[in-house]
Amino acid sequence: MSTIAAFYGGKSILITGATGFMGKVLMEKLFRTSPNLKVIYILVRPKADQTPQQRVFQILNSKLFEKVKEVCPDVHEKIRAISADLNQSDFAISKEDTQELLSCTNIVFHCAATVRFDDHLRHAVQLNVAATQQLLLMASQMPKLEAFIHISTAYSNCNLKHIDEVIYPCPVEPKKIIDSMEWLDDAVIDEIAPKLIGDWPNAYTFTKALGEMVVQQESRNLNIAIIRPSIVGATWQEPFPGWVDNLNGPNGIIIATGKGLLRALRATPKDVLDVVPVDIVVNLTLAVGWYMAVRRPTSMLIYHCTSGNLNPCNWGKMGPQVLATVKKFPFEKAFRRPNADFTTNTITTLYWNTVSHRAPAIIYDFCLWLTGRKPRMTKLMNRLIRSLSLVEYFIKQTWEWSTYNTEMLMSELSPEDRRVRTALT
Ligand SMILES: CCCCCCCCCCCCCCCCCCCCCCCCCCCC(=O)SCCNC(=O)CCNC(=O)[C@H](O)C(C)(C)COP(=O)(O)OP(=O)(O)OC[C@H]1O[C@@H](n2cnc3c(N)ncnc32)[C@H](O)[C@@H]1OP(=O)(O)O
Ligand SMILES: NC(=O)C1=CN([C@@H]2O[C@H](COP(=O)(O)OP(=O)(O)OC[C@H]3O[C@@H](n4cnc5c(N)ncnc54)[C@H](OP(=O)(O)O)[C@@H]3O)[C@@H](O)[C@H]2O)C=CC1
Repeated sequence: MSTIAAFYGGKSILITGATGFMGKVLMEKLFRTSPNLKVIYILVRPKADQTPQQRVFQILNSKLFEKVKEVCPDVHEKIRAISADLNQSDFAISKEDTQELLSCTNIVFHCAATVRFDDHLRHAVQLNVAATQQLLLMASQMPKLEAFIHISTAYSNCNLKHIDEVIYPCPVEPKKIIDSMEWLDDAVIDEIAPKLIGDWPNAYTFTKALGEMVVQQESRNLNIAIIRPSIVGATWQEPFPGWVDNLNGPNGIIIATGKGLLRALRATPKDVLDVVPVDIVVNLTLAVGWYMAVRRPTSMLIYHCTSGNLNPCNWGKMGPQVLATVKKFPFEKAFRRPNADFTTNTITTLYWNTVSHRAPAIIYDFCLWLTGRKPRMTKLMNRLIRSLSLVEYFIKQTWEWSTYNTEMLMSELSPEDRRVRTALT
């Protein structure tokens, strides 16, 4: 058995963001490989008229958890959905649940965040900074806590070209930002946000950087590690290839290509695109939790989960591969047959956006209208073009991330664990 999997046996684990893309894969891996774990606490908010319990039931009965039901038949008894809202200062957790979390938790995985690039700064600060601060305060009151693992992003310092596995100071003190968000109204925040965000591209990356500073400032005597994944894509191997449940990151672009919506993408074929499969990120996350709890490093460690310097893939390789795949395995109800190419400057991008994206959508909607059906393609195409404009910053440039700590950790693993967890090399 894997040393890492054995470590999580008997453990009480708290996961925030467990209903999200990464959180679900983390939870699935834990139940499938460490079925003798004691309990996984997950902080879940009510959503879309579903109670937390109903949401958990839906997740456990999804395809992602099919293998878990075979190896951990009592999974329903081992998962504790705690009603919580990280937008509230006390997370809106009951006193009883808080007491149980504080007295029982051995490992914390903090995945919850708002990952929208166009989120209001107030909301992004509340979730990505203040909630992290609140969770660290809770963790400092957990007598059995062995490790606290914070999930950040490799793009928290995307205003730099070369990024090491260290915390970089932000130009703004996180506590001052948190305090000011509590009394400034939205109009004033909108006015000052560009100045506060500075040379970060959006509120998401800026508040993830602030969140890392909060982790450093509020670490107290906690045993903490930060993991910085780059662009996280669908599963590579576990529990099965190709699982994804959202349109974020690469997923929306690949699906839009397959549906024949996307015909032109501004990218330079020789540029490296740093994408990592979500199961690789989760494997590293579990390895870090084990390492921090067992080896107890003397200081907080940062781990880059990036592929660019270990197993680089550029657009010139990724693009044709994606295109060939969506042609070989066509999507249902596609708008057009998949076909796409790169554009390399603003003029050709504008041209192809007009000729290959906007115009066909308008014509299609006109036909829908003529036949008495509701036009919808123009709205969808505008959403896609807006999504592309928001991710353009991350596509049109490249970064270098050092991976010394990650490679050092891999060298500490048993042969069995290394086989599973080092697909990046
Ligand atoms: C021989 C030559 C061959 C050449 C071949 C060339 C081929 C080129 C094409 C091939 C493509 C290859 C692709 C390979 C991989 C691509 C990689 C792309 C990289 C992307 C960069 C991401 C950078 C991420 C860096 C940071 C990483 C992180 O740390 S967090 C990452 C996660 N965060 C995000 O990704 C956030 C981005 N998303 C958002 O911020 C929001 O979603 C949005 C603001 C972009 C959109 O918000 P909006 O309110 O409009 O939409 P939303 O609320 O999300 O959804 C509402 C409805 O809209 C639909 N929707 C959303 N997105 C899309 C979309 N992209 N396409 C279509 N439809 C979309 C969504 O389904 C909702 O619909 P309804 O529910 O029905 O309303
Ligand atoms: N996806 C990616 O490409 C990358 C992601 N990351 C990081 O990984 C982590 C997970 O990202 P990902 O899984 O993609 O994000 P998702 O958006 O899929 O999941 C976010 C999670 O946070 C929860 N959450 C959001 N707001 C609240 C709230 N107010 N109260 C309680 N829970 C809340 C969501 O719950 P709910 O289901 O109720 O909305 C969800 O479980 C984030 O920290 C992100 O920064 C880092 C690099 C790349």
